[in-house]
Amino acid sequence: MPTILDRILETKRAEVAERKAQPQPRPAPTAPRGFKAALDAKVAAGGYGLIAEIKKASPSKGLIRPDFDPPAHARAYQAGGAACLSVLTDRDYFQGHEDYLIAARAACALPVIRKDFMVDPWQVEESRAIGADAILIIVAALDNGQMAEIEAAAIEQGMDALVEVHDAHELERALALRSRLIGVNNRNLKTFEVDLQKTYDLVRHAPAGCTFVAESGLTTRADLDAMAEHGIACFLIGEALMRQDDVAAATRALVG
Ligand SMILES: O=P(O)(O)OC[C@@H](O)[C@@H](O)c1c[nH]c2ccccc12
Repeated sequence: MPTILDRILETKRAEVAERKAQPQPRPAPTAPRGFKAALDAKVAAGGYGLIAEIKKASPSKGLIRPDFDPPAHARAYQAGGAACLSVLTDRDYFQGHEDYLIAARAACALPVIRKDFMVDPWQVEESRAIGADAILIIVAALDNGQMAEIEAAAIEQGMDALVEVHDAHELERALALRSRLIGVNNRNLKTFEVDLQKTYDLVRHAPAGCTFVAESGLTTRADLDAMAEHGIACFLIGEALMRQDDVAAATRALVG
């Protein structure tokens, strides 16, 4: 049975082929903002490093935020103390768009990761062209050669790469790359179940010197404090914040 990731990747390859054939002229972006550096600075100052996600919808939940307003959410996240933004740009499964990233980044001073499915180094150039400061590398989606190629393109563009893993084998493959920014996705891509214990176990066996980001299914300050007891001080949170009327206050309640 094909997983949701298999289906997304198939759609993405077709989309990328189309976009490559019709490149969009764009104004030059401003210089990259240090993404990993912003997370590390928050943690060095004794706080939590939050990547706050601008997410309209997801394949498992459908529409999350009816009054979706990327620049307003970006300002609210910054005011609430987030270190970085994540903006979903995948159209078919997450109702995202590049224009959301462009608008969100212009509305604040935070570094922004383009949350999308990289299958081709060309997408990394496109990500920088729309202003992204970092890209996501999903280990489960790529072979080792593809990962290295996409990472090299990111380094070439002066961007950071967040390398996403789900298990010990993927972590081992991630550690063969140069990036020392590792996301542990608590959400099982096949079942959509969230298991925080798996993240604790994984990080316990990791070598020192990496910045770990716990991703998905985190909702309360208590969730973050529990993660911190296991040595994880950075978090990627979308839905729990996007469902709040007062996004800035909710962000402050998590990391303020
Ligand atoms: O909305 P949540 O449960 O806080 O999860 C955010 C983020 O982890 C999730 O959007 C995500 C993690 N990895 C991804 C890869 C692609 C798309 C989305 C994701």
